Amino acid sequence: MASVSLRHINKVYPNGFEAVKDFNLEIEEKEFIVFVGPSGCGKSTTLRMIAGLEDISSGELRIGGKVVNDTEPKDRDIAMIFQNYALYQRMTVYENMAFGLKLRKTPRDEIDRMVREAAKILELEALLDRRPKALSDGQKLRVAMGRAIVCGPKVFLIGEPPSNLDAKLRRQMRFELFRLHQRLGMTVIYVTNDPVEAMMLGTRVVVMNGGVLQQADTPQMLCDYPRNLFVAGFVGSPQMNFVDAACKAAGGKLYLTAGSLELEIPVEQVKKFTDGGYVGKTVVLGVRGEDAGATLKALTQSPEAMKKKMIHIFDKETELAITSLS
Ligand SMILES: Nc1ncnc2c1ncn2[C@@H]1O[C@H](COP(=O)(O)OP(=O)(O)OP(=O)(O)O)[C@@H](O)[C@H]1O
Repeated sequence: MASVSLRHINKVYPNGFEAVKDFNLEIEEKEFIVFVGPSGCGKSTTLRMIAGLEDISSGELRIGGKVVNDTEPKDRDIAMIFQNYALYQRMTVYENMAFGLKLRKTPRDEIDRMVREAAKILELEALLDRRPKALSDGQKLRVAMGRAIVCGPKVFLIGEPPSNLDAKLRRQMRFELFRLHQRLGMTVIYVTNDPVEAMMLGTRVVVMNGGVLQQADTPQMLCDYPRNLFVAGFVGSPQMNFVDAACKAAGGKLYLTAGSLELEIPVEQVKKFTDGGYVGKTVVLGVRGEDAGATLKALTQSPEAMKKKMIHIFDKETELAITSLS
């Protein structure tokens, strides 16, 4: 397995549309990376550039330390598992798994050994004679993984599961992927527009919006220290709600006021606000909860709340977090 490095990657489509802008990310071996963001944010374009299905306009892509910008997809040592898993319907599970090895002219007994070994790992031994239409979606995913594993890829690129999957099947697939990653420890890059799925699966989650990487962090860090308003509003449960607040100084202390609410800024946080020039200005408060007003009221009665990152404060103009550690 291998690391993947994306440095200053840009994608401009022939019509001039900038789909990915100055994307920088270092992916370590064995990470489960999830690209997440709303439709059109550029996550599939990024995945397709890593796969070699889309040209990179500028920047440098490395897989396992080697620059692969101009390397053919088949020579990148990646496995692509996209939407419908592209299993050959007329072939059995065994034949599907053996296909890539046959193309490589691997000796027959070697193929047999490798397919059976992968089938054992993936618990597909009892299904080797079946055809894809007689498999559940979770089993199809495992066959697609098996077909990839036997070819020894460095990185797995996984597109979203078919959107027609019902919620229960989606949960099953998620579990299947999670389990496979736990057992096999491969490097995975997975794409979804579902933030809940992203937070459940990713060892690190890469939040994108408008072609720009907003934040790449562990799910915990994304919740505790969202870098900006977009990330704060996009990930985490319950959802974050926002209210404007005025930052005022009185009696040597700093306060944030929103309507009838008044929140004293803890002493150790004051410098961030004075140095940042926020005194006398409006900032944005973010709290997780159904009703921002009610949640804030409850939290302001506990001065420890801000220290526990339960209230997030953002610059209204730049939308960047003021209380974030980064
Ligand atoms: N061939 C193309 N030419 C021009 N623009 C394109 C092309 N392919 C994609 N785009 C645009 O680039 C942007 C990013 O597309 P991309 O498919 O990467 O988004 P996405 O985040 O994966 O969205 P979704 O979740 O809907 O698949 C979109 O605005 C899309 O319309």
